Amino acid sequence: MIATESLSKRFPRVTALDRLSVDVGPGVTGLVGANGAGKSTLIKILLGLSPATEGRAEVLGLDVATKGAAIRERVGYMPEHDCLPPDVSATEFVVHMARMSGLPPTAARERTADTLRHVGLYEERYRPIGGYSTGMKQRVKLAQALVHDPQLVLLDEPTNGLDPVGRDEMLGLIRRIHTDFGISVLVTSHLLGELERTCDHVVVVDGGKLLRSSATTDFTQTTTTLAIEVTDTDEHPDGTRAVREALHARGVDVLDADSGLPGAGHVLLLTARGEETYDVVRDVVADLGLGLVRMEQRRHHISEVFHDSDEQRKEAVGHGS
Ligand SMILES: Nc1ncnc2c1ncn2[C@@H]1O[C@H](COP(=O)(O)OP(=O)(O)OP(=O)(O)O)[C@@H](O)[C@H]1O
Repeated sequence: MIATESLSKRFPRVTALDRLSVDVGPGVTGLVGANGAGKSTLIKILLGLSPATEGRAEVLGLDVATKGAAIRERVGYMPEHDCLPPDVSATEFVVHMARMSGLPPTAARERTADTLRHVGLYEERYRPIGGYSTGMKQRVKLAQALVHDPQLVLLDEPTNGLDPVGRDEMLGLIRRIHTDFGISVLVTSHLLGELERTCDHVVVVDGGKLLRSSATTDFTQTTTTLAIEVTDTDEHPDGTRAVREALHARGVDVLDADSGLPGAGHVLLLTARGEETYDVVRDVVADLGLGLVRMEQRRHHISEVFHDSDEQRKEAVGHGS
C-alpha cells in the first residue's frame, strides 16, 4: 500500500523525517509517535501535498513526487485539525466533497447518506456543523475521507480531543472501515495503547526516524509486563516483598520499583516470558500461602518503547566500543 525509501524532510530549523524506510501492507496500520515525531509530515508527503527533501515514496504503486493527483483520487484523508465550515450541514459538506472527487450528483448524495450512517450521524446531519460536538466533527471528517470509496485512508489523530467512550467508538469505526468495506487504513496516534487494540500492524517513529515496524501481536508478545498484587498474612506481613524474593530465587525478573511504570512500588511488575511465568507466579504465591489479588498484563505506553530502544542503542554503543 505504502513504501518509503530513505525519505527525509528537512525544514530550516528541524528535520521532520530522517531517512525513513518503511513498508505498509493492506489492513489497519497504526503510525505512532510523540507530538512532533513527523507523522503529519509523512502523511502530507504521501498525499503528494508536500515534496520530500530526499528519498522516495510510493502509495498504491504511484510515485508521490509525480502522481499526487492520482493518489488523492484513490486515497481518503482525514486531517488532524478542525477544518470544517461551521455554517453548512454535514450532508451539504460531504456531498460537496464527494462532488469534488468526481462523483455525479445522485451518486454523491447516495454515498453521502450511506457514509454518514456508517459513521453514526443520523438526524444531526441536517444541522450546521458549527453546533456539533468534537466527536461529531471527527465523524464528519472521517465521512468525507470515505465518501469517494477510496482504496486507502490516511487518518491523522482521529481520536484527538475525544473522551474515553468517544475514543472507543472512533476506534471501532476505524476497525470496521477495513472489515466492512475492505479499505486499508493508516491511522496516527501518540498513544500506542489505543492502537494496539485496533491495528494489525504498528509503525513507531521518533524524531523522524523509524523506531520499529511490527505486527501488533509481536509488540504484545515481546513487551509483556505483568502486574502482580498479593495479600499479606501474619506469617508474611509484607507479602509483596516475600513474593519478590521467591520469584528472584526462581530466576524471574522483577522490575525495579522506580521503573517509571504506573503503579510500580505498590505492585510487583515483571517481564512475562511466556506461559511458564504465569505458572511460576501461581506456584510461588500458593507456596507462601498468600492470596493473589491481581495478575494482569500491562498495556504498554509509547514511552516504554522509546525507553527500550534507548537502552538498545546504549547497549549497541557499549558493545561497539
Ligand atoms: N511547515 C513547517 N515548517 C517548519 N517546521 C515544521 C513544519 N511542519 C512541521 N514542522 C516541524 O516538523 C516536526 C514534525 O512535525 P509533524 O507535524 O510532522 O509531527 P507529528 O508527529 O504529526 O506531531 P503532531 O501530532 O504534534 O502534529 C515538528 O518539529 C514540527 O515543528
